[in-house]
Amino acid sequence: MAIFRYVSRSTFRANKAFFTKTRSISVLREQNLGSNVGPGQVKIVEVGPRDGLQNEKQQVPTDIKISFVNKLSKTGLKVIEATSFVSPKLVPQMADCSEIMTKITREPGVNYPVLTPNLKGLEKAISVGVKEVAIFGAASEKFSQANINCSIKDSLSRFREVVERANLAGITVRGYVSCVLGCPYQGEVSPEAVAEIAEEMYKMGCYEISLGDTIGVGTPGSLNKMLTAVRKVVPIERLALHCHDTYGQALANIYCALEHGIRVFDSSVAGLGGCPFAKGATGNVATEDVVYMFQGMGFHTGVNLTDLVRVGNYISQNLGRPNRSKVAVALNAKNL
Ligand SMILES: CC(C)(COP(=O)([O-])OP(=O)([O-])OC[C@H]1O[C@@H](n2cnc3c(N)ncnc32)[C@H](O)[C@@H]1OP(=O)([O-])[O-])[C@@H](O)C(=O)NCCC(=O)NCCSC(=O)C[C@@](C)(O)CC(=O)[O-]
Repeated sequence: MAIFRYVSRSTFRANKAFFTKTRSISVLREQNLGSNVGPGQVKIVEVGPRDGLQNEKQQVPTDIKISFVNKLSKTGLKVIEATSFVSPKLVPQMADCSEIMTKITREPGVNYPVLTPNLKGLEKAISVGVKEVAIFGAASEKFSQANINCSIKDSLSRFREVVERANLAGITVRGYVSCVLGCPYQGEVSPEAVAEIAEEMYKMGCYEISLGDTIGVGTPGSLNKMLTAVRKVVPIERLALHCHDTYGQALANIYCALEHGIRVFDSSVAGLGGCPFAKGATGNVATEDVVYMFQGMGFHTGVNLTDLVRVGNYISQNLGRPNRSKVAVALNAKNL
């Protein structure tokens, strides 16, 4: 009972209503959610080589990054966000983006998207044969300024140019919305603000909108409100969730999103990550933990968990730190 002292009555009521609505896991799993992902399946977008490494203070050698992507490619993951074509002055870790895209071994059936904030980034990405790019905006004005040096309105004009040019080149575009559950500069972000930019990005031609809890502050309570607003304007099968695990809420949030019908989730092997423009934000939810949960629920991920843990160990050793995935720690203790 002691725990209830720390939970406000309204939060408790919202959570109770939410969990009373919860369908059984088997019904959840068999839902057919349109063209993106088949029934019983989830799509994992591995963002370790990009989101995971972009905040590393020490420059990670390019050959280690290439080997990291190549090893991930052998685990069964079908989407690996490989790097970003952003300003090397602002994010020096991603300065080797062209070399990475030229030298990785692209496995058939694996997609290697990259971030491109503007036409300059897109043209560079096209020149090295990229097939999918992502534009990244924010639901918070202050974060937009800090991250991409322009207002939300101006970012949307830039993104439109990127989408049009990408379409001409036969390149698909994913859209990120950051700060969907809170902003490091302005605090609260309204669900309506998230819905507005998500709708704009969807309408301009992004095939999928990834909703980013950039600083990992969300809970199933706040996520539920935000998704209820966003799904009114973007079809649920076109939404993805991108969780950072700063407050340890990521798996609970992913479960909540599954309940809403989302089947695409971004994560980072070994829980790598953080954003250079979001102080205090820790890593993405660990891919190993996500895969373990999905497998336990009977979802098909296509990923070999043992191989994945080995890749997480590989990159963690190269970064000189322990693997941050709880599942990896548990499996490593059994001498995997
Ligand atoms: C967006 C810009 C480029 C605007 O930057 P800007 O300063 O407004 O751009 P500019 O057009 O005025 O150009 C200034 C200089 O940057 C160069 N430049 C301009 N564009 C490029 C480019 N594409 N690639 C390489 N160089 C570029 C350009 O050539 C020029 O060089 P100079 O003449 O000074 O030598 C800049 O602010 C930037 O790169 N920001 C970095 C953003 C970033 O990487 N953030 C982290 C990723 S987002 C994230 O982590 C959140 C996410 C996606 O994971 C989801 C979540 O967790 O919520």
